[in-house]
Amino acid sequence: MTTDIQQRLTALTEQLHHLNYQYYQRDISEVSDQEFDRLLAELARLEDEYPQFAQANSPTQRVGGTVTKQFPTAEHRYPMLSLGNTYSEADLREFDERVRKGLEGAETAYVCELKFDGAAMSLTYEAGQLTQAVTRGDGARGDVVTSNVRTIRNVPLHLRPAGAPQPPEFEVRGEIFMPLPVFAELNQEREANGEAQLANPRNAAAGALKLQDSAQVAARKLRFYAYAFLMPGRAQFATHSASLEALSAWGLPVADTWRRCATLEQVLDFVHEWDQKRFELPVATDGIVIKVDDFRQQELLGYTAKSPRWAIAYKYPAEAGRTRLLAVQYQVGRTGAVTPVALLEPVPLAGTVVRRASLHNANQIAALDLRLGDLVFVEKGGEIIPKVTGVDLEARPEGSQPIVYPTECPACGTPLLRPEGEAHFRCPNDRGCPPQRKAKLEHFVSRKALDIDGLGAETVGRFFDLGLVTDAASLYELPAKAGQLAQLERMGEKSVQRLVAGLALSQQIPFDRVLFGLGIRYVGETVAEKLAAHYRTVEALAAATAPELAAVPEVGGVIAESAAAWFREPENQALVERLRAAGVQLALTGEAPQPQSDRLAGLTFVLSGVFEQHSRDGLHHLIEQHGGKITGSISKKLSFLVAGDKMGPAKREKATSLNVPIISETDLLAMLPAAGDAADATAATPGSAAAVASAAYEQGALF
Ligand SMILES: NC(=O)c1ccc[n+]([C@@H]2O[C@H](COP(=O)([O-])OP(=O)(O)OC[C@H]3O[C@@H](n4cnc5c(N)ncnc54)[C@H](O)[C@@H]3O)[C@@H](O)[C@H]2O)c1
Ligand SMILES: [Zn+2]
Repeated sequence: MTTDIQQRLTALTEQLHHLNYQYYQRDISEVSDQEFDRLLAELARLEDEYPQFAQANSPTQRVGGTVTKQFPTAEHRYPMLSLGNTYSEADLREFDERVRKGLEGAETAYVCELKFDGAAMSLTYEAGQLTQAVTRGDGARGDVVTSNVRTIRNVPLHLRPAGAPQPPEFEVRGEIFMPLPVFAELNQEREANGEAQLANPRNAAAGALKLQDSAQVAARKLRFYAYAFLMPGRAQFATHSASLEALSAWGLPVADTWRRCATLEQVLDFVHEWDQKRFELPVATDGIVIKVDDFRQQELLGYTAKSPRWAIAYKYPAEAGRTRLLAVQYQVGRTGAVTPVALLEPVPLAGTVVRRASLHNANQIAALDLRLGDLVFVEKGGEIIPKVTGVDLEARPEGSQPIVYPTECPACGTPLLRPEGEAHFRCPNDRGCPPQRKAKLEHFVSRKALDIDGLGAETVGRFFDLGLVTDAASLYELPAKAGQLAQLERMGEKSVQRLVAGLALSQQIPFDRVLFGLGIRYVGETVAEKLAAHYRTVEALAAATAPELAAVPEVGGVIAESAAAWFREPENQALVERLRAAGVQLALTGEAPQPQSDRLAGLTFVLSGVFEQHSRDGLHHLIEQHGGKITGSISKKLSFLVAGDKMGPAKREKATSLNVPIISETDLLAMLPAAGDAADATAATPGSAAAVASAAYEQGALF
């Protein structure tokens, strides 16, 4: 008996630790939030009943997140906790009773706020200026992500001196989130690039905050809503609601959906009111947060190890429905990934009629033991794409057969491959498989690539089906077929003229967008920009080896391998030549950016670890701007290893054993001409900078 319980406790603890790791570290939800909360509640109940088995660092006692290794960390002045949560109104009534009891019957009021689903953020303002942004982390320490947060457009960098007086230093807490339309667009882009889809906007926001390059964070278009004010000592406001009003007046974005409720009945009204209305907002929400309004009462009620006793989150259960699985469709994407999609008998769910649902991949189908004709459960939670979560086994038709995942491409018959570590099967016939060819063409003409006026995805798809075009270069043969095109239904003379003009205009589209348009796996918009800027011509790019490509900022090993392999294929080389003949831009025009100085000429650098004053890419750029070179590996010939925070010990050892000087970011910056004295910069000899640094190194001043 006891061992059974002990085993269950251990199993639950392990499972929850694992789910927390996936969720906070890797931004993956393996189970629904509701399922997670059910498991956590079960563990709490067992620990309550058998306190002798409870562990000090049980998931019930700790905030789920941790700090990451990519950023410096900072301690929270006031711990950043989680919220108790519930899915039932009965629990809300209990919460209200506990509060009243705790306050010995004193009058109390609540503030109800929508629970935006993103990542919690703590902002510090000093003398009206944003000075620090820290993630929740493990509740006690978080990651310092100030430069990333500065890119969020509605986070004020300076406050307005309006409304209540501003304390010299205070903290604002709120949620960073990705607006739904931005999320949808990002996923479309990822699909086009052959990258895995992000499950929901929460994952997307949390993932974006962990990026090292702030410019990339800015491109994710995150937003912020403030929901709490904290200051040292006693707050200058008597109530939470008064502080929210002050935050608004100072220019901080407070969602205007909050409401003060004098009674629990009013709280429940608010909960009901937003049950459906929340789907009209351009932000993912997963519930309502209910807080005691009076700050002094909050203080009296206090905290548990994990959450305040004066607040609770009511979470809306994910909307689920039951419907019949009619068929499974296998879609082949641009990069050959095969995705199964469930075709369903239409069912209304969370404000829309659902006809299709994601089945993710073959594992999922097997795990669910899905069969055609099954009644299946479909859920639509924070995610936009509904998903099949289970099968109603009792209602299973007799004699049903399991779904057999195809072993051959449904479009071209090529045996499917499943690269190790990947969830998706893939059709390797990338040049012959019709849906892949067609999707590549659609990608080439798309808005962010060649943006060919008069040639949308649908038209180009139709041309492909009719055999009028076969690949990107063949598009430029269309003008010669103008007569034939004009005969097509819904085309006509005018549309053909527009198309011909559109093709001519596309010859002006810069090289980076052409490169993106080629649809090389993993070469998205940003990577294409970086590669084009670095190599300037397609010849130089095609001649680069994978390790060389990998040394370009933001181009990792996987991307580099993929790009190098692409340019090695004779067919792709031929395509490039045909595009050149068609007059498409295969080199950047205009002057290459001039180096700012040659201070670092002749010197080579390896950058390692996390840096404080610049991002790694920023430093890379700076070094090149001053004539230095970046390499990937430490060798005897290397001039300097620039060590940031958290550099691995192996690198340090290797550099030391090869007598390569190790310098810090500050030392590196000291080697550069100070801003403004560019004139004298070119006069300085590169040797002098090196001498300064190595002298410092010898004095032991650097490490
Ligand atoms: N599916 C999984 O595998 C998995 C794993 C771990 C956690 N989870 C989910 O995450 C939850 C735990 O996460 P959590 O600790 O971040 O708690 P939480 O998300 O339930 O609540 C706390 C958070 O709510 C946010 N919030 C939004 N609006 C707010 C407002 N107006 N006022 C205050 N806070 C507001 C803040 O970011 C705060 O940190 C679990 O209950 C579970 O649902 C799921
Ligand atoms: Zn195929």
